[in-house]
Amino acid sequence: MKQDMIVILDLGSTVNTEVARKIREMGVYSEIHPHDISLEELKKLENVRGIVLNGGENRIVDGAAVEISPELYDCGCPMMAIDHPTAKCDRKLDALPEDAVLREFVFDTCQAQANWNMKNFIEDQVEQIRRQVGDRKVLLALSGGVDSSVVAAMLIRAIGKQLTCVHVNHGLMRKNESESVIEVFRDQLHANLVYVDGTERFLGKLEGISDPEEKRKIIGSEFIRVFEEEARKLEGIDFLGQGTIYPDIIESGTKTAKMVKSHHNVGGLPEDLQFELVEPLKQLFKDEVRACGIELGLPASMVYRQPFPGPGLGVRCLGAITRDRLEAVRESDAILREEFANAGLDKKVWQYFTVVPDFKSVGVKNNARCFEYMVIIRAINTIDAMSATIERIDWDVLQKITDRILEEVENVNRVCYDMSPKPPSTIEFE
Ligand SMILES: Nc1ncnc2c1ncn2[C@@H]1O[C@H](COP(=O)(O)OP(=O)(O)OP(=O)(O)O)[C@@H](O)[C@H]1O
Repeated sequence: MKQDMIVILDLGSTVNTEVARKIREMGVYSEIHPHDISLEELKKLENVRGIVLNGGENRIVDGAAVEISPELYDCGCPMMAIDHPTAKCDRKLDALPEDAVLREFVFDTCQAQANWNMKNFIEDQVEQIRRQVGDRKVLLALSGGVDSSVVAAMLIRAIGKQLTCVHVNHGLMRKNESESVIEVFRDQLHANLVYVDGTERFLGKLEGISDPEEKRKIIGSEFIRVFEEEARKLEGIDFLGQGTIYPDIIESGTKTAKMVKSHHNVGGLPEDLQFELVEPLKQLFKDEVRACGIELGLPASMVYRQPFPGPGLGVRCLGAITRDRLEAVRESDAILREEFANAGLDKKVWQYFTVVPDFKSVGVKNNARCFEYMVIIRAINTIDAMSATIERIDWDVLQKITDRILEEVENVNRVCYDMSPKPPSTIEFE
């Protein structure tokens, strides 16, 4: 292990991640652990230079105030308590301190080195992955999204051909998305990549299904089925790589905070396909995952891509999916992304996409009546996806996108801009 570490023990604080981030921003690695960690477990963590006892409003659990195991006070590391009145250490603060105070604790009291950087992190992870996996094999579901792509790049660096990636094209990918997964991972990084074109299979199952929940369920369960079939074809796989990141773990609930959402992954695989997990990003925040991807040599377009729903374009082709409308969603989305990049909006707007509803309207093309679909453009900004505001797009940019969609996308005679914030609307339509 190359990095010094400050351990944050969660004694009911609501700002554990904030403290962890502040310390990491000083160049020192930090991890949040539960308050009831034992001395033995603490000793297993490498290079611990200091401990922050982080108390706060969630300090009462099941009627009792949480406390660390008393033997931890004698572990030999400097300690600082924040908003934890019953702490038995010298350094006790009422609230989250100024950066200067935290800095003094980290560097002067704990004598930690500012040696947390992506290069060292990757070297540490590579070493740990090699130790965990040995000469055995790992399977990874590679969506082309940020998390699974960075895991893939990390595993390729650590174990090369002992990794097999499976990419499933469910027919609902954006334009050129599966192609770029193949190009980056098979052609540039020389990964073992199994590419499954499941377009017919997925679209067949989805035929005539208009209920959004049912569509999502079909796509999710069909994905597990395809992945399972591929896993069974491969021999001697012991591990499953997974793009779990730090917020997934924190959001799944610490011992003092309530669960925000269940930690999502390639769950749902049958019992007999029990793999051990390899999760090399589970200590990283999203922006750190991106930095890690860049350091591993992934293209910026992959690492900085905007969020994309698991069921893909399927939830943007509203109602029962038809191939002509799916094509209209895909082509209009590609035009929107291209023009947003040309206007520099790709770096400014959080999420932008097009939607095609399942009804037609009357129009005129080539001096004749036409009856065709409409494209709705949506562009929103948000911090936490809980609420969102719409982007006020420059009129000329909007005009150019509209002209191109009407000119280039088949079966479309109308373009609208969605003005609705969240709430009352959601970000996606389905
Ligand atoms: N089309 C696909 N092919 C292969 N694996 C997939 C595919 N879609 C999803 N997965 C797997 O399921 C995981 C969870 O998918 P989800 O859509 O929730 O994305 P995510 O958590 O944002 O991760 P990512 O950024 O890797 O897409 C992915 O990390 C990936 O391992």
